[in-house]
Amino acid sequence: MVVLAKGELEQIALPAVQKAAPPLADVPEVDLAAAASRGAEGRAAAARAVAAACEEHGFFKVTGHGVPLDLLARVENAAAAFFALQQRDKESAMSAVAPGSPFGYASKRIGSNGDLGWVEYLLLGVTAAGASTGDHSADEPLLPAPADEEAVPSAWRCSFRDLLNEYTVAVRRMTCEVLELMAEGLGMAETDAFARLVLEDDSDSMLRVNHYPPRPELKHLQQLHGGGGGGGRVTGFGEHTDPQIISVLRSNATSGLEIALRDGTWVSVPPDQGSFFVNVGDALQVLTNGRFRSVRHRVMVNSVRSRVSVIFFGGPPPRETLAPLPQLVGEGGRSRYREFTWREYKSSAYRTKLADNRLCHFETTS
Ligand SMILES: O=C(O)CCC(=O)C(=O)O
Ligand SMILES: [Fe+2]
Repeated sequence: MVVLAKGELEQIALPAVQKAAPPLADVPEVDLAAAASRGAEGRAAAARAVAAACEEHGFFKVTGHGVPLDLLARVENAAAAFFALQQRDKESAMSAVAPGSPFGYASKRIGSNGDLGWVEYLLLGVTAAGASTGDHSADEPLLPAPADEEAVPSAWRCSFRDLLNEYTVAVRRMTCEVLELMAEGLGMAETDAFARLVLEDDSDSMLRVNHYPPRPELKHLQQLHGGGGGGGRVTGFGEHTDPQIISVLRSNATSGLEIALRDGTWVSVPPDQGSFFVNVGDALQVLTNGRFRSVRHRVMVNSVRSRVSVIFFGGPPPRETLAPLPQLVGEGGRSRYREFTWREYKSSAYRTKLADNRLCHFETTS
């Protein structure tokens, strides 16, 4: 992990007045296995619960998801092994992708507009076949040859790719089940209205593997700021909403994820390594005419334990036109967003900072 340069810590430290966020007491939860086993009534109840959580928080937990726990553990271990590599070997994962591509390895810098966080990550595009950096054929290792080939044999790099592919395929399948429940919960006849966008061959989906190394000196910083749990809070990933339709997150047992409630209060989400957390993204807020809200969230760094998280972002194809679905606007209702393509949204978002509200450019005024 690269060390922070002078001045960078100040940029990612929260103001000393910010107290630690209290835990969210009742994380809304849906058990997919139970929903499937309880017939039409059970499914309808789960769909209503999902829709209610998306309206209230834009956030909920999924249990009974069917993704094997040993696959989750293998991905977590492989990710930890990747981030434990020499810095130059991790950086060489970046050098194989096209210049200007967001894919590959990066540390501290989030996006292209100066946002910093105490995080390093691997960002991968997702194709119909699984995860890739966009430049690799199915037979090549996902990660390119490191400076020291001996240290990271190509067989290891190949198996990391296979693992992330297997994970992506399983998580995308479960994501689509969740998207169908959302559509059912909204009372839509076309229950694949959201899932079909994520299943298109050219859907703009991604996989991000994040690593937040611990910062033991945080305790010391807190004392410097006079204690009280405020000073010395360092941002791993600054506050933002996710742009896509849906994000499905799984982390190790380390806390750090926080979400903003409707009134703007920040609460922390107790980690649960056997479950997934779902975020409503900006695109789904648009499709539902604002009925579902894209949740503002951030990650704070832990002083003692490293956090590893893997997030699948399900997005629509670049050519897809997004607008509130007519059945959700209702006859005579007002469409809160104008029509735009996903490509248009992305190029507008490209010019923004992480914390910006990217949807305001697409809101209708009357
Ligand atoms: O790493 C996490 O737990 C969440 C990070 C996040 O919000 C993101 O990558 O969009
Ligand atoms: Fe996010």
